[in-house]
Amino acid sequence: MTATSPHIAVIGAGAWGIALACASARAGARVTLWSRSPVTPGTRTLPRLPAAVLPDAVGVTSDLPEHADLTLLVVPMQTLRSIAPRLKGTSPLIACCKGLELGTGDLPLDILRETQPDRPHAVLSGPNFAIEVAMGAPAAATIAAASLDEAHHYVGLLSSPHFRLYASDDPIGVQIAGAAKNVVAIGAGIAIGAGLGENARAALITRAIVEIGRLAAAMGGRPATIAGLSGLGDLILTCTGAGSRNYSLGLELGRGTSLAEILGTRSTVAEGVATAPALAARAKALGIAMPITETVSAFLAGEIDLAQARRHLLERPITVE
Ligand SMILES: NC(=O)C1=CN([C@@H]2O[C@H](COP(=O)(O)OP(=O)(O)OC[C@H]3O[C@@H](n4cnc5c(N)ncnc54)[C@H](O)[C@@H]3O)[C@@H](O)[C@H]2O)C=CC1
Ligand SMILES: O=C(CO)COP(=O)(O)O
Repeated sequence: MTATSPHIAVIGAGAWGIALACASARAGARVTLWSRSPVTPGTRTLPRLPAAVLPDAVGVTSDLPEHADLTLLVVPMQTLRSIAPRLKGTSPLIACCKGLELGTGDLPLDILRETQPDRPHAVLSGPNFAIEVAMGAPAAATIAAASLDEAHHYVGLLSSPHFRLYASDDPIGVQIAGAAKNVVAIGAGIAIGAGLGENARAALITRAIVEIGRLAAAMGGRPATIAGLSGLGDLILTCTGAGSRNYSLGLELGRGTSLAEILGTRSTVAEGVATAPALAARAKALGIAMPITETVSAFLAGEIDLAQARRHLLERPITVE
């Protein structure tokens, strides 16, 4: 880091915000991390990811930073609309949350276009458990913007030998992929928790790619994006990785614990819970069949039990692949 290093603001000090602050510092940036909790006394750590020691280039503040070359928005999806309008300054905004807003069905960039219409917007998404990125373990993700030139510019600011970023000009596909994979991860967890077997999980992941691609296309994105890091990559990670909050929530549901009980014991966000009904509603409004999403959404709402969920998916009319 030097006086001319780019300045990156990270808004939100949950696990992912902390990890992205560490990754940005490793990429050579000066970082200002906006946190509601102070640094733990006597350490350079924050409560949400206590194993991650913040590099010297990361400053923590409780005031929303105004001046930066790039701002990463890393708050939970359902709080994005309350935070985004409070941001001052003109820097490009990169949405790093995954999900759809409950009630509106909006994607992160829909909200940024509404609340910050004069600033450039992009999205960062991929198969990234926060703790691994924070520790500098190898990882890759996609940054999608309106043009490849713009995406390449952000990729250049955030890439390092630890965190490899790819540019995309399909922000809709990347956002849909990142949102939908959390819903599928809950379904995969339910399948494994209920003892339905590994075959069931593999089938869910594969057929999810098809239904997410259908929705992406209907919304103006590209189905091919769903085969990339933000789609297949994140489905593999989140539907199989024990570290996933969405998958582990599904596991507990599949073993018979109620959703209320599970949520009552957690302080971290499992985005798929709110995104499932929002995604199912958006697909329905567009006339797109998303059987896995619809089934997970109905199961979470208590409208169907496991036996009915299984029938929904297995007794649908036979079709071609
Ligand atoms: N944890 C991970 O491995 C990854 C998370 N993400 C995404 O990043 C987003 C944030 O997730 P995490 O950092 O893991 O969350 P987290 O569960 O670790 O923490 C959420 C953070 O948001 C803050 N917060 C909650 N309500 C707020 C509000 N109204 N205003 C401001 N801040 C508020 C909390 O204080 C907390 O710091 C989610 O959309 C998630 O899907 C993406 C990739 C990896
Ligand atoms: O988005 C993630 C990995 O890419 C984190 O997944 P969980 O939110 O399910 O932990």
